Amino acid sequence: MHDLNRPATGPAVVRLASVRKVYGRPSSAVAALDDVSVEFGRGTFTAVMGPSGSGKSTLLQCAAGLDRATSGSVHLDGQALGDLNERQLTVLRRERIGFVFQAFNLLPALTVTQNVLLPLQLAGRRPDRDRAARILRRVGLGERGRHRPAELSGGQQQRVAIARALVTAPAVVFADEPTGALDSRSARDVLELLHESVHDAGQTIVMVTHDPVAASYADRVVFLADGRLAGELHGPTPEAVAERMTSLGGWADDAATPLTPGLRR
Ligand SMILES: Nc1ncnc2c1ncn2[C@@H]1O[C@H](COP(=O)(O)OP(=O)(O)OP(=O)(O)O)[C@@H](O)[C@H]1O
Repeated sequence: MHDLNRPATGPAVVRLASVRKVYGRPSSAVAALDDVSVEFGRGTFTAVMGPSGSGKSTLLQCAAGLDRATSGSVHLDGQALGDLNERQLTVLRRERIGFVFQAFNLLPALTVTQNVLLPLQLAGRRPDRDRAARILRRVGLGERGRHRPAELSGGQQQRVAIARALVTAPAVVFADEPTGALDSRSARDVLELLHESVHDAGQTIVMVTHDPVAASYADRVVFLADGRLAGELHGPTPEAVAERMTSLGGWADDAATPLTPGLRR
């Protein structure tokens, strides 16, 4: 599955330098991220893993401009996020970032096509129905454009969410546990789709996951522990990822099963 001739890092699309994120008052401060420096290269697929509470979501939030780093810098597609006000950050998120969430977050009253077109409309761009149809074909849902999300399976809804994330041709897609709510078969379809969008279409993807099998679809896995970087793996196998997570104490207080039964590469 992995093309070993491909470099695992292209020029950086997202760059965090010495990022620290502290929550709470000084008396009860928690450093969710502590001096994290990491880059995500163009056209690469990176998984972010770590024990519960290690800072994965915080990393994603800071990288996507949903939250501000306490110190350090974040660059996305050449733009320093610290230089932007809230309105400018909103525009950057709409135009340069795609999001995929565990719970799909589709609008139930809209058709599949309308959901996919929504980011273009929010960005004030022409709702290009041909483009939506092309992307829906790419995710294997060319015949479902007129359906409502509730008429689709979970895996199909997540593929609509991926089509919606890709429609603006964003610089990067951030995916937070995109297979967390799916059965193993649907999870595999979604992971193959994410992998294809990187390796066939040059998309950049950063995905938080608890699942070593899901992480093994990425080119590279970045590990966090206690808000700090705790190493990385290139060309990861599920076994190597699971072993690294075990050494980080990753399963100690975690309800997630180390290897999703039935989800195999
Ligand atoms: N809004 C917040 N206010 C206070 N503390 C927070 C906030 N968000 C996160 N934290 C704390 O920061 C640390 C990192 O949290 P984060 O959600 O980033 O971890 P995570 O690795 O994504 O965890 P999980 O795998 O359980 O989702 C935790 O100690 C958490 O309690």
